[in-house]
Amino acid sequence: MASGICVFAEHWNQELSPAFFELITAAWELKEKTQEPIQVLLAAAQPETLMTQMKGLPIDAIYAVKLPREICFQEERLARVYSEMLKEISPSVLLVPASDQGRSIFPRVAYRLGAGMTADCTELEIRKREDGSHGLRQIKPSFEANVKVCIECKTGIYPQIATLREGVCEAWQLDGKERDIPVIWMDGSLEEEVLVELLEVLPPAAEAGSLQAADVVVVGGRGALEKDNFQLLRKLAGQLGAAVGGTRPVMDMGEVPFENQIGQTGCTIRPKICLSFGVSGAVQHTEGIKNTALYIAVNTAEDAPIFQVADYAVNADMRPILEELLTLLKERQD
Ligand SMILES: Cc1cc2nc3c(=O)[nH]c(=O)nc-3n(C[C@H](O)[C@H](O)[C@H](O)COP(=O)(O)OP(=O)(O)OC[C@H]3O[C@@H](n4cnc5c(N)ncnc54)[C@H](O)[C@@H]3O)c2cc1C
Repeated sequence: MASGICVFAEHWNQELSPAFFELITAAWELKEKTQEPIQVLLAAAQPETLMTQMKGLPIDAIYAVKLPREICFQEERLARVYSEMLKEISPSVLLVPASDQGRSIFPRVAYRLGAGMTADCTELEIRKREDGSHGLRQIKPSFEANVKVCIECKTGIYPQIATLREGVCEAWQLDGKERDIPVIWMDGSLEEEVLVELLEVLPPAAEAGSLQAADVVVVGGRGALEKDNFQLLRKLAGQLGAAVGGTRPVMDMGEVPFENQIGQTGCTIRPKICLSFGVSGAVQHTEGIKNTALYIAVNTAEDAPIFQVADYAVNADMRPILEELLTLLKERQD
């Protein structure tokens, strides 16, 4: 019978993606319930470099393929490699980040394996089935985030593939334990025709993607697009050493890059403190902030839905608040 919780080792430019370390936490939580081993699915031109980055993680085995060269933007070919590997590994669960790579490669893998896949999960649970096997309950927001649906593959369909939204789990915290991780080398031969050649890797825009690791996040909503309020908000974030995020309308207006849009179709954040200005609190947005430890919302509308989820609700115009906060911070600096 299929067994094991397999984690896709997503990597880019010789670095494991931060999402991989979050998936390890998710896999560990599942392992505590099923006692199945944590396996890693790795295919790269230099897998050894990536394996060194896995040191100390609670992994039971790495299944690795050394590719003749790095294959980028060729999802069909990568899907073929991973499908062949998975046929041999035969895990019961496969966890994949809900990233561009994950979203593009793994539906193809699921199709090749005749398996089921749920995209964009925000929670995972285990249900013990009558035949003793473990069903993966894959929970995700649906119908514009107005309902949560729980999807489970039919008994006997493996692997149960779930892409997990970045930020819904904390990255695995190294506990200082030495772990010897066995490596199982597999064959990953490909036809040699080069379809896409990577010429250069450009750095992302300065602000892009700064939210995921930030302890403090300042979020602007459509209400902050008036006058130069967003500039003040950015200034405040600078003084606090915070990252700047936005709602979808703010991203649509080009005030923040797509990577910094928070919510159902953007990213999930888990900062210690989040300050929002002019955010109404639509469910599609709040889906991305529910892991925030302390949330402070400023909004002029007394009945703004954001106040239902905020720890502190400031019912006021943002401008004097922003100005006052900036003055206070300046006084502290002087
Ligand atoms: C399928 C789908 C997916 C979506 N995905 C996302 C997503 O990922 N992320 C996302 O954010 N949205 C998403 N949306 C859009 C979402 O439904 C809301 O429309 C959006 O979040 C509203 O953004 P907002 O709060 O900035 O703007 P608004 O709803 O227009 O709210 C502006 C708020 O600012 C307040 N305000 C105005 N002036 C001031 C002032 N001077 N001081 C203080 N407060 C002020 C107002 O009272 C109001 O509450 C999605 C929608 C759909 C249908």
